[in-house]
Amino acid sequence: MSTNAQHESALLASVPTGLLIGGQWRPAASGKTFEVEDPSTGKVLLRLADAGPEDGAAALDAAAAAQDSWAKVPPRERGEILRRAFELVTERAEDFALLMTLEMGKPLAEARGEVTYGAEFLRWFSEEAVRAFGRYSVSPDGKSRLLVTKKPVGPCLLITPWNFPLAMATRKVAPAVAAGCTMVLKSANLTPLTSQLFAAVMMEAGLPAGVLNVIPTSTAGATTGPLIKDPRLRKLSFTGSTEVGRRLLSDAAETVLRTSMELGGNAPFVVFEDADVDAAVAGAMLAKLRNMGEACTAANRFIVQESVAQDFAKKFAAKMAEMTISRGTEPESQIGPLIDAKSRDKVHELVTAAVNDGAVLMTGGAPVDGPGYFYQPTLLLDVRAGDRILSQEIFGPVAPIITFSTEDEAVRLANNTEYGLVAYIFTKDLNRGIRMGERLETGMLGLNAGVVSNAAAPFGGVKQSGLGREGGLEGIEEYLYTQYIGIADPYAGGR
Ligand SMILES: NC(=O)c1ccc[n+]([C@@H]2O[C@H](COP(=O)([O-])OP(=O)(O)OC[C@H]3O[C@@H](n4cnc5c(N)ncnc54)[C@H](O)[C@@H]3O)[C@@H](O)[C@H]2O)c1
Ligand SMILES: O=CCCC(=O)O
Repeated sequence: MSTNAQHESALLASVPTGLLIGGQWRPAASGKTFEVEDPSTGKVLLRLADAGPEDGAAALDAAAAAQDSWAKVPPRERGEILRRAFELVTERAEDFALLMTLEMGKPLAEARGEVTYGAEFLRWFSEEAVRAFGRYSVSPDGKSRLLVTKKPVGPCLLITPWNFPLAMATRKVAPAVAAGCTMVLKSANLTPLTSQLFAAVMMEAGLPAGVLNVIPTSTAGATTGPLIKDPRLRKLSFTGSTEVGRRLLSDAAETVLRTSMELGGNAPFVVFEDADVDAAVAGAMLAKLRNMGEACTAANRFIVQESVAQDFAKKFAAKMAEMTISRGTEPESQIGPLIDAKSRDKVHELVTAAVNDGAVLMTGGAPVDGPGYFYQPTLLLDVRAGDRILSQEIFGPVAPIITFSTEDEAVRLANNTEYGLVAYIFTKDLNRGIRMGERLETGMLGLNAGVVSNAAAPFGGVKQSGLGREGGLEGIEEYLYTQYIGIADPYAGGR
């Protein structure tokens, strides 16, 4: 067996396969398990306990039971647990990276980048734990005092997607821990292994039993539906598709449950004729091909000024064609597989429909033969306005280009979507960049930058891309509520 194969099997053997409930790893009440596949080979990596409604209820019982004592733990202690977790994840960076590559497919180099990014939420919120400040003031009429404090919202249900298995979990768990909330984490059934290892690390870092409960499941709706209706649950934080988010928001309305929603995107990437075209191509490679295009932030529509469209497209296509496609564990890999056959087939269908409608295929355009769900990096020029590929998340390494002539037209095209997560603008004119920021309906904007994600920044969208923010100073607020105490005039008896 090669060293790599030995590392893979030792790592998989170290991943807890049970549900984490009340500090104990245990099998599902039904005894059922489900398979986790390697998308590069289609082979089964591990079988995990498959939580059902009974396990969901037990996880919420444990979270509710731990809430009061956890909220009393001093903020500094909560911060120190997060800091230890940051150090443990960093020490085990290679394990986390390999595990993500195995279960999700991304190249190891990218998985290492995700470990750094994901761990940073632990460090950032270890520092924020001690800064949940309130305020004290004199009322305008001078007759009372206003004491405003921040309190943990209480037990939270955290639901994460498959595409960033570590960062999407740490971006929720870390602020919840910092704020003093207990949690039930439902990881994505396609990539639950990283959350299992992360939960083990959180326990090793000293998180008390019951604070974090983890319930991987193949039956998401049936297992978490009853929790959303349970009055003991005080918060739902969801990252995933707009379609599922909408459904969960409607379920949450029943108990007026507080929600954070990090949903889908349809990011415009706008290149003006005054941009440095080489820098725009480098930005486009990041914005499009990071995570094989399987990112909510992925540039989904390239909106390029007519005079530079040919130059941009040729250079972009040449860079795409140079990408090495292979299993993410291979050192040279730059493009791994898509998550499953259904996703790959959807991507190919969108490409085929655009080409049939007259788009020019500059490079790629087909799945890769052999095992796994690989798809070639693909560039489409002259895509027709109104084409389906421009209105839905592609979630694959495919870049459609449309052109514009004026700034007003670029704004109109960029805003022509129900989504509003992020936009990318390439221009050398700073005033134009600022104007575009003011005119675009997105929660985030990359100005001459192909990636905006940063633990210290508020991540989130507007329109149907979601509600709330993760990371930054705002992230912890999602797990706190404001309480105001009105205090009678302390001089009522006379000064
Ligand atoms: N805005 C962001 O920060 C962000 C980040 C990552 C991914 N995403 C979005 O996530 C999507 C890709 O992820 P996905 O395919 O895992 O999304 P998804 O909506 O299919 O699933 C997300 C999570 O919800 C669970 N789920 C599905 N149906 C459910 C139900 N009825 N009740 C409870 N849970 C349910 C899934 O098991 C998974 O854990 C894309 O749309 C992407 O843009 C958004
Ligand atoms: O998929 C969306 C999340 C990507 C990120 O946080 O950078």
